[in-house]
Amino acid sequence: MLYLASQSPRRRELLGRLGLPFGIIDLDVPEQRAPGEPAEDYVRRVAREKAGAGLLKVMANPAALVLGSDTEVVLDDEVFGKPRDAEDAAGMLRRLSGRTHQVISAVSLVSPSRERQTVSISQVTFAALSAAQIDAYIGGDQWQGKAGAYAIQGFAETFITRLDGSYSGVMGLPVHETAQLLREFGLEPVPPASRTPVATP
Ligand SMILES: Cc1cn([C@H]2C[C@H](O)[C@@H](COP(=O)(O)OP(=O)(O)OP(=O)(O)O)O2)c(=O)[nH]c1=O
Repeated sequence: MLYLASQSPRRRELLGRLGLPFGIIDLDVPEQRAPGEPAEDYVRRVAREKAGAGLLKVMANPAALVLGSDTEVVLDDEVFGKPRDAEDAAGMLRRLSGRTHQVISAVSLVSPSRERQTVSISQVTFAALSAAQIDAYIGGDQWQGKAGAYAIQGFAETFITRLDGSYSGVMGLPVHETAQLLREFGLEPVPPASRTPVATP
């Protein structure tokens, strides 16, 4: 049985695209970068910790397979997680304006006997943003709960001049890499035509 250890509705939607049934485990793993910890190591560690914490909750099932993931925005080796408030968010967007940053998404899959991980690193270039554009974006709510204070899947796509990498990875779960990881555990994604239709009353 596959479980997604995540509160993120984006991850739920992205994993759903693979056509495999899965359960949800709610958890809250602290995200704190250790001093001097390289950005990629940090993202990998948090993804592993989320999957591991999830597995602890469903350990009673020996067939449990738990997926945990973490996404961070990285600019000049600084990690931009989810903004604390609107001011923090505006500061992040000012820093990202006119520059290319990385979005690192790590995915961990753990069973009681195995653990594997994959990582997707995308390069995202932002156009120069005016103060008015930043203010207007922060006036809405699409930045909330998003690493780097933007969501590519919303209005912020208008800020992006170039993406080199995985769109779904930027959104929180790299779908291609996740499919490959699941195959390593014997789970084959199900194409739409082969899915069992859900009975409607
Ligand atoms: C950059 C970017 C991030 N995000 C989101 C993906 C992640 O949900 C979030 C980064 O925070 P995460 O800590 O990776 O995830 P989360 O706290 O939302 O969910 P959980 O730990 O329970 O799995 O930012 C977007 O939705 N769009 C984007 O363009």
